[in-house]
Parts: sequence; structure tokens; C-alpha cells
Amino acid sequence: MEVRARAPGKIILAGEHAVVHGSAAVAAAIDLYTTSSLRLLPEEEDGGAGAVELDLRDSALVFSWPCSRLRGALGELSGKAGAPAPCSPDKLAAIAKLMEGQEIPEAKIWLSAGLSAFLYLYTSILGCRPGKTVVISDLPIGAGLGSSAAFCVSMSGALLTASGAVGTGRGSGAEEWQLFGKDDLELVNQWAFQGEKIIHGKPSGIDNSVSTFGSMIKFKKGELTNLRSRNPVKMLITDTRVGRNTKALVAGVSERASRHPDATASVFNAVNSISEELSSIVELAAEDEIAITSKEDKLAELMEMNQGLLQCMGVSHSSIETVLRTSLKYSLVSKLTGAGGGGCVLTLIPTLLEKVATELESYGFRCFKVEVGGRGLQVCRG
Ligand SMILES: Nc1ncnc2c1ncn2[C@@H]1O[C@H](COP(=O)(O)OP(=O)(O)OP(=O)(O)O)[C@@H](O)[C@H]1O
Ligand SMILES: C[C@@](O)(CCO)CC(=O)[O-]
Ligand SMILES: [Mg+2]
Repeated sequence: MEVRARAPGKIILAGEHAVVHGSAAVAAAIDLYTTSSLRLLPEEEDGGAGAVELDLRDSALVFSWPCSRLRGALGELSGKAGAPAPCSPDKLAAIAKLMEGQEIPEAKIWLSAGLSAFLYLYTSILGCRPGKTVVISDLPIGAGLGSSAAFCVSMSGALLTASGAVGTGRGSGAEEWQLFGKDDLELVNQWAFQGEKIIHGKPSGIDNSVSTFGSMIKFKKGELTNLRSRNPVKMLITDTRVGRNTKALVAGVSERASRHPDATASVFNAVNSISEELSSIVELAAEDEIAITSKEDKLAELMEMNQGLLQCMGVSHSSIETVLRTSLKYSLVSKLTGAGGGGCVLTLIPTLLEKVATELESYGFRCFKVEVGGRGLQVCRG
């Protein structure tokens, strides 16, 4: 039997980086997904020994570890259905050794973080049982739309479903994709967070939470509040195609914070106020049953202020500045989303302006028009 789990990417409307230091942030799921499909194999297949295989379709790369090699490196693991334990330094070192001999092209060396997270999740949840996993994603990888979180959430969802640790899923029989119950989602989210830690170093947990639970959320110090939003905000996403790495950017902001603790504390505090105000605008619009678009001027100003503070943190980039300047020509406001340093930029749009997208694409950027605030993790058995 095959289990398929799909998890969405996300945008951060306010609060990235500051959220790692305890400020509030606002994020929403988008309708671009990463899907992990898992098929467990009997031990007898593959000549008796069996292997754990990971097929990364978008990169056209397949990785494989014989189960005997996994047992030799990690010990006899039985798999675990309950809450995860953080990956110990010893296990991390053993996983790093398991990367040896895998042929990762130099230009895609950043995949090794994802492979390590995969091995940790797979062997911790299922032990060293043979199986094949195929991953396909609509998301640009390493561009600020939460590809690492969607990878960890969809993988944890598929593995925990295959292990029987999470339920059969809810949804009408007619639907192909089914939703999980709240307790199951909580468990998947805890595992995905451990995977994110391997990829990111010090994640706040906002990306895996919004990918798991979907919708639009406010997130502060691990606490999640669902924001009811009517007529979700319309955003154009521009991928500058400038590669970057969240782990390095998060570490860079922490270093700046340790050099200038008082100044950065004030910046994080200002970001906290922006996120609080933005989330109350979204909630009030829902309460008054008015479209969020009627509050667009305030949203735009808050996004503009947040972008200025992200520049203070040192995570903007000349490509991001090009998007800001171009959108401003059309009187539109933009801010980076995710970790910055390149990657994606959000532009708040009253109606979709083809002209701005066309001009941005003329610089070699790629524009996405997405639905914001949709579903989180879903599962399908076949
Ligand atoms: N589909 C995938 N297949 C394999 N690895 C993936 C996949 N998606 C993400 N990853 C792993 O996640 C890493 C990218 O994570 P990173 O956190 O740097 O960027 P992001 O999640 O796209 O952006 P942000 O964290 O700013 O939202 C990749 O280098 C890779 O190791
Ligand atoms: C940069 C960051 O704030 C968001 C990345 O999408 C990191 C995190 O919160 O884990
Ligand atoms: Mg990430």
C-alpha cells in the first residue's frame, strides 16, 4: 500500500527572524505543495536485505541506503510511534557518515541537509525497514516559501501514517485528500519540527506549524493562534532566484544580535508590534464581516515598516531592492518573505496587475499567483 501526504508552503506576512527571538509573526499557507509518497517493502524484496530509498523527482536524484548499513551505523532501531526525542549529537554524526558515498552533485550540495532530516525521520519512526519514498514539490527550494518545512511535514505525515501512529484521516469519501484530526496534526508537527532543526539549526517552529495546520496564523514563542480571515489578502510572490540558505541567515541575525543586543532588542520589539497590529487587523476585518482589502492601506504600511526592519537585521539583498523599486513604480508595497538574502518577495496587490508581473519577469525573476490561507497537511492512501 502507498501512503501519500502533501503539505503546503507558506508566506510570512510579518515577523520573520524576530520570531526566532520571541516576537510575534503572522504566516499563511499557500496552495503550492510538497508531496511525499511512501511504499513499505517486505524484507525479502531486494535480495533479502532491503534498502531505504529516497527519490527526489524534481532534482532527478535517487538516494539509497541498504538496511544493513543503516543498522550498522544507527543500531537496531525499532521505530517510535509517540512524541519525538531531539536528534542526539551522536545520531547526527552517524547520519553525517551515512551521507558518505551518496553522489550529491556539487551544485546541489544543500540537499544534504534535507537528506539528513529524511534519514532521521525515517529511521526514528519506522526503524530500518525497507521502503521507497518519492518526493515531488511545487515549491522553489531554498527561496523563502517554507520548502524545508513542507518537506518535513509531508514526510512526517507519510511516515507516521505508514507506522499506524496517526489515524485514518477525516474527510468525505468523495475526496481524494483527507484531513487529520487535531491530535494527529500535533504529533506530525512535533516530528516535523525536529526535522526542521536538522535543516535550519534554530527554527522558531512557525514554518512547520503553518504547513501542518494551514490557514493564517499568529505565532509567538511556540504558541499558535488561528486567525479567521474573510477574503484573504491578495499577494503576488516574486522569486528573485537568488539562492540562499535559511540556516546561515538565521545565524547571521543572531550574531548581529549578540554584537548589538540593545539595538536589536528594540528592532525585534518593533517587529512584534507590527505583527500584533497586522493580526488584529485581520481578526477585526473578519469580526466586522468586511473584506480585508478595505484595510489594505494599513497592511501596506505595516509591510513597508517590517521590510525596513528586516534591512536593519541585514537580511535584504540587491535583488529584493529591485523588486521593491519596481513595485513602487506601480504604487505597490513589497517586503521579503521567509529568511531573505534573495529568495521570495511579497507584493500586496488590490487586483492582479499583469503589468507589474511582466516587468518583474523581464528581470529574470519568477512570479507566482497563489491562494493564501488554505489547508494544511492532507493524506491519501492508495
Ligand atoms: N523537495 C525537497 N527535497 C529535498 N530537500 C528539500 C526539499 N525541499 C527542501 N529541502 C531541504 O530544505 C533546504 C531548504 O531549506 P531552507 O530553509 O534553506 O529554505 P526554505 O525552507 O525554502 O525557505 P524559508 O525557510 O526561508 O521559508 C534545502 O537545501 C534542502 O536541504
Ligand atoms: C527566518 C525565519 O524566521 C522564517 C523562515 O521562513 C526562521 C524561523 O522562524 O524558523
Ligand atoms: Mg526553511
